[in-house]
Amino acid sequence: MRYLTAGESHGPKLTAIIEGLPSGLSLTEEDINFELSRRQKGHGRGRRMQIEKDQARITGGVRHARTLGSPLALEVENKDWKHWTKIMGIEALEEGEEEVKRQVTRPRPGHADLVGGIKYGHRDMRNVLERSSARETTVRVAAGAIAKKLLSSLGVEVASHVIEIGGVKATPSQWKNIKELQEKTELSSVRCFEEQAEMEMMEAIDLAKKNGDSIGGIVEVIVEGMPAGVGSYVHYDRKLDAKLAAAIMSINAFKGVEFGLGFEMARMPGSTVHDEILWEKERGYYRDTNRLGGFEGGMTTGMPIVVRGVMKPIPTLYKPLQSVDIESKESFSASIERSDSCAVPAASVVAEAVIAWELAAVIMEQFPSDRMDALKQSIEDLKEYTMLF
Ligand SMILES: Cc1cc2nc3c(=O)[nH]c(=O)nc-3n(C[C@H](O)[C@H](O)[C@H](O)COP(=O)(O)O)c2cc1C
Ligand SMILES: C=C(O[C@@H]1CC(C(=O)O)=C[C@@H](OP(=O)(O)O)[C@H]1O)C(=O)O
Repeated sequence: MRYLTAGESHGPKLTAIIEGLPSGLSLTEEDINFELSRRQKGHGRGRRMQIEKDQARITGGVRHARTLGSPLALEVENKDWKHWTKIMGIEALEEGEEEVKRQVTRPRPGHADLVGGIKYGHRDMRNVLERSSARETTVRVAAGAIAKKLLSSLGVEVASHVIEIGGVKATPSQWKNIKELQEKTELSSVRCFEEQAEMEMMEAIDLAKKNGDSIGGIVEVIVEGMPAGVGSYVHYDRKLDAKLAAAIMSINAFKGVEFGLGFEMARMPGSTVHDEILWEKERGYYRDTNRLGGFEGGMTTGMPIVVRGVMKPIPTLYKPLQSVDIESKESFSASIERSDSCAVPAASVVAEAVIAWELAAVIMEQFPSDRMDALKQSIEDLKEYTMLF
């Protein structure tokens, strides 16, 4: 499976084309819209999220709420487009209309502006920021919603929560099961499981905003129900943990990834890191611990996948850092675009989506199936084989 996306942040719409889905997967626009609305929530977002009401329109690949096996096309409108029609239009400007472009010539440190401008020769760095903007994560979440639907029909569930914002940490592993985690985080303004930490995180966001600053944090994605043996140890580019790490790193502003105990492992002896192997007739192989976060040798172990990603603070600052105007080469404060002060809660929904996509894609690669019923059978067979091994 693969997908491509197109569209600028303030252009008319975002588009995704998804290829390689099996036929017979039950899917509606509501399934996608549910995930899109989750991505829009979260304390710390800027005014843009009050303008947008992200809704997917499926324009190919689905009939009567079932996938056809043909490419799936979908679009999400930018409601903000109506304020940007002239600035972002594709038609040539008439003479003397240059100022309409809202040119960006003072690149923001930490954003793609300067390097993107150099790379594509854009002296108006609006041409860069329009596409480097995390607005694009809308359609990545739409693709992820479809992947989640596929996984769910195979008994695989994906959830996420925010475990740190601006130095405020939540207590790890408070939740008992993935359903409880899903339900409680949906009610939280920062997608955090713990109420005390949630309040402190909101205060930290408000303070950063008041100071014209921004803050980042850590999100954790949990996946339950993946059968053992998905991925491979035989070649570097088939290691599934590596693919998941790349997926997390592909989210705007993400700077690091860890699995299970993660970086903490550097400080621990092997005897307290590896997960002992146990066996019971009714359960097959299992572990009492999951310190490695569900992976051995680039393959799923059958234990929950636990992956975390760190998001840096948002680069646009209302109290901007020093930059250079690329026309005059004089020192100036960086441009200020309307901005979020913290988008970690939204990013945790994006993290779920990109992880779901990679898992669905590797399942389709390892168990090629044109039909959903055949795919379900392959996964059942794998589970049965693993029990008997
Ligand atoms: C959900 C989400 C919302 C974001 N909102 C903003 C924003 O409002 N302002 C901003 O400057 N950066 C925002 N970012 C981060 C930038 O998109 C990102 O820093 C930029 O594309 C440069 O990429 P890099 O940080 O990965 O190097 C957001 C990121 C995510 C995931
Ligand atoms: C539009 C979204 O996020 C945007 C991501 C973003 C950036 O630079 O990444 C900058 C802001 O754009 P704007 O200036 O239009 O408000 C965010 O609002 C979204 O998440 O849907």
